[in-house]
Parts: sequence; C-alpha cells; structure tokens
Amino acid sequence: MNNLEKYGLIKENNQTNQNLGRVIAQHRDLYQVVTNEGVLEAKVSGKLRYQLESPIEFPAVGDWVELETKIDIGVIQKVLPRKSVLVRESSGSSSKGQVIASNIETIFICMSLNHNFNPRRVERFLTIVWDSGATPVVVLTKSDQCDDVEEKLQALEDVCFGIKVIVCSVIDETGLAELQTLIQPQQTVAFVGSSGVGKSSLINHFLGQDLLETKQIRGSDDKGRHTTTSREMLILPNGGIVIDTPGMRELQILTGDVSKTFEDITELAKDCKFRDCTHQNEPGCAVKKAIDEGFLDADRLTSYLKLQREVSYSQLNSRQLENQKINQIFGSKKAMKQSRKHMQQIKRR
Ligand SMILES: Nc1nc2c(ncn2[C@@H]2O[C@H](COP(=O)(O)OP(=O)(O)OP(=O)(O)O)[C@@H](O)[C@H]2O)c(=O)[nH]1
Ligand SMILES: [Zn+2]
Repeated sequence: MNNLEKYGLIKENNQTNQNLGRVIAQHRDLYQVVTNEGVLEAKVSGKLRYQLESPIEFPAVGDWVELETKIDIGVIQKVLPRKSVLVRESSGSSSKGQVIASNIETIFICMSLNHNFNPRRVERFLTIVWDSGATPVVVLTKSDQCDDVEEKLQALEDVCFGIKVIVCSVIDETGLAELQTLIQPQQTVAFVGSSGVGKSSLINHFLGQDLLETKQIRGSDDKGRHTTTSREMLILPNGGIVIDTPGMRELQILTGDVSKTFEDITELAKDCKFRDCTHQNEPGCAVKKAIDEGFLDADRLTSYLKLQREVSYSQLNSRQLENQKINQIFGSKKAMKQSRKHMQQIKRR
C-alpha cells in the first residue's frame, strides 16, 4: 500500500496520482500535504488563490489536492471536489464560515452518560454532522459511571431515530469492539463532543498508545494544546484514519457550551449586581467593570454576547424564536400589542 492509500485514497482504474496529495495539517497559509513521496509543506498557488471565491473553498485538513512540487515546497493548484465538509460559521464579524475538515466518512458524536448527558446537545451536533455530508454515529461514553443507561437511551430515541448509538467505556471496555468495526481501514473518521467526554481517551485506545494527552495528564489547563504537535490526521493500527484538529475540538462552542468556553466571563458575572445581567448597560456589572479596569478584553465580551445569541437561537424552536425577536424589539408581547394599537390609532387619525 502506498502513502496515499494509507491516507485514504481508493485506487480507481490504475490512476497514477502523480500530482495528488492529501492535506494533513494547516497552519495559516502553510499546509502539510502527504504525497506518495512523503510529507511536504505546501502553499496555495497564486492562480488558485485568485480563482477561489470564498474562504470555504481554500484547502483544509482532509482535502485531496493537486500540487506541483518545487525544490523545497509544494504548490497547490487545485482542490478536488469534497465528499463531505464540516464548516464552522465564524463568530467574528466577517461572517463567512470556515472549513474545519473535509472528506470525513463517519463522525462520532460523543457525549458522556454522566452530567454531560443532554439530548438537545446531541440534536445540535446531529444537525451539524448531517449538514456536513458525513454519517453521524452517537457514542455514549463513560457507561461505567452510569446506572440508568436504558433510561438515557430512551431519552434519545426520538432524536437518534435511524442513527447508530453505541454505549461504551474505556474503563471496562464496553462497546469498544463495536465502535472499532465502524472505523474501517482507509476510512476517515472524526470525534466531536464537549470537552472532557472522553474523545482523546477513545482515540488513544484505538491507537493502542497514549498519543493524545487526556485531561488527567494535562490537568485542567487547556492552553498550549496542539501548539507543538501537528498530529491532525492519525493513522490507526487497523488502518482507519482519524482527523483531530483544534477546530474539531472547538465545534462544541457552537452547540451550547458557551459558559464553559467563556469561563472568565461567567466567573466575573457572578459578581454582577443583577443575576440576569446582560453585561451591556446594567449598573453594578462586574464584567463591564473588569473591562474598564483592563482585566478583560472588550472583544471577548463582544464575542461572548454574539455566541450566546447564536446558541440561544439555535436552541429555540421557530415559535419561541419569533417571541424572542419580539421581546428584543418591543420588550415583550404586551408592549408589542400596545405599540401596534398605538400605530393603528395614528393611522386612523
Ligand atoms: N470513568 C470513565 N472516565 C473516562 C472514560 N473515558 C474518559 N474518561 C476520563 O474523562 C476525562 C476526560 O477525558 P478526555 O479523553 O481527555 O476527554 P476529551 O473529550 O478528549 O476532552 P478535550 O480534549 O477537552 O476535548 C479523563 O480524566 C479521562 O480519564 C470512561 O469511559 N470512563
Ligand atoms: Zn454584568
């Protein structure tokens, strides 16, 4: 098996694949691409850069690309059509979206069977995965810590209709063999889910070694992760391929873990005068105070508020959404009725 086959290339009628490669890591404008000759650094050609119309079209981890090899660097000329693409709507103001990874066949949505258990969260992850074109599988982790697995499975019945659900534990090895059968040689998979549900532990299990640092080892400090290593695409001993990029890990913020991602703000907010403080113009706001005193970046509050809005929208159904919009504009439904009445009176005059 040549390099590219190892990285998931399925041979089709004796193609030569001379200029073919797969992106295995990305650091801003610089890509790491695996070819049949080895791994090389690569950039996007000037021509391609000019042709691409949106950030989403730029190469990303998982992409198959055509490239020309110069002496010390590869030049990417073309991104081959993607079979699936996981996109993260960017939360900055230049809202264009960003590719997290592409050409993933199966995405394991991980959720632990203890306090992290929440069917709504699975639902949100499912939406993202279906949108990507990959096949979702729901993986319920830490079954060794749960006494009511059956009940929890029932709670998921509607949400997970027609989807494979696997109960597992790396402690007593429940379900791991079954999970392994879903990671076939040359198939690309990924693990998503909130921080701490056991994604690294599962990947390490399938790797047969502790390549990824789990929470226990790294302590609670998440900083610095992935800065020294570029293991964003891992080949398992059985031949399966796992994509594990920092972006993949960040997918959780889209799905409601705002308070966890913005622990500094939630911590500060405990000192706000009002429990339901929105940190915008209330008196006695500890978050605003921290910004004024230079302890907190104002940008951080902005992205917190933006994300919170996105998340709360995505959690509401359309009717609630309508009500929430009304509340934002008019204060309440009652106020809206009053303002309508008022408008009608004006018209009549
Ligand atoms: N009891 C029990 N603990 C587990 C299991 N799997 C993982 N853990 C523990 O849960 C903690 C978090 O596991 P990780 O594998 O680091 O979780 P993660 O999802 O990779 O977290 P992030 O890297 O933050 O995204 C660690 O202390 C693990 O030892 C399990 O099946 N049972
Ligand atoms: Zn506040």
